[in-house]
Amino acid sequence: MILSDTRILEEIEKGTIVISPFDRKYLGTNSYDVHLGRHLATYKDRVLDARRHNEIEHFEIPAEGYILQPGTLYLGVTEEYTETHAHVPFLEGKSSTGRLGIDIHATAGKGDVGFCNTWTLEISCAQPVRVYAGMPIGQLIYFVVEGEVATFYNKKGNAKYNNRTVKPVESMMWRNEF
Ligand SMILES: Nc1ccn([C@H]2C[C@H](O)[C@@H](COP(=O)(O)OP(=O)(O)OP(=O)(O)O)O2)c(=O)n1
Repeated sequence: MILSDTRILEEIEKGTIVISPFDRKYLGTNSYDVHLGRHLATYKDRVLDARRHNEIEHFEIPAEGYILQPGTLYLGVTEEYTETHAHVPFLEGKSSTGRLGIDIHATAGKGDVGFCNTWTLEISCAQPVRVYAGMPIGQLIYFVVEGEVATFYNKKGNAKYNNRTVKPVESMMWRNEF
């Protein structure tokens, strides 16, 4: 089950969903539109290594926008800081961004109950496209969770992506043991 607009508002009232900044006009029928933050990042090395800590370089999107190029993975970030304490948040693209050939996540759209942070976007594009800070980039939807949650993401000792940040965060795969 996905929360409707009125249910999302009720959860915000209760504090079990936090979206900051929040503007009622970005609430859809059963989703909330999130926006591209001004910080982008790219990996320093062209060849990434899943066992290593691959470092990134941050930069800001200028007022005139920034042209994304195919063949490069950009890490972006939502303007919105979110907390979801009782539901499973999912980050989805928007049809309008998809129609510009922009993907905002690479296989990872699911969030966890207890996730408290901005969302890192794994951005790629089909052809060069100019993007702007503050543009609508995706939408959050909220699923009802079935059963008790034993370990909330923000209580999990090894949660990799719960340290509050306004900049995108690189892959922490290196912290997995494999
Ligand atoms: N595009 C995305 C997808 C998810 N997240 C956030 C919300 C999730 O609650 C958190 C962790 O996502 P995963 O569980 O998919 O990531 P990992 O399993 O790699 O990390 P961990 O070991 O911390 O669970 O990252 C994000 O910022 N951007």
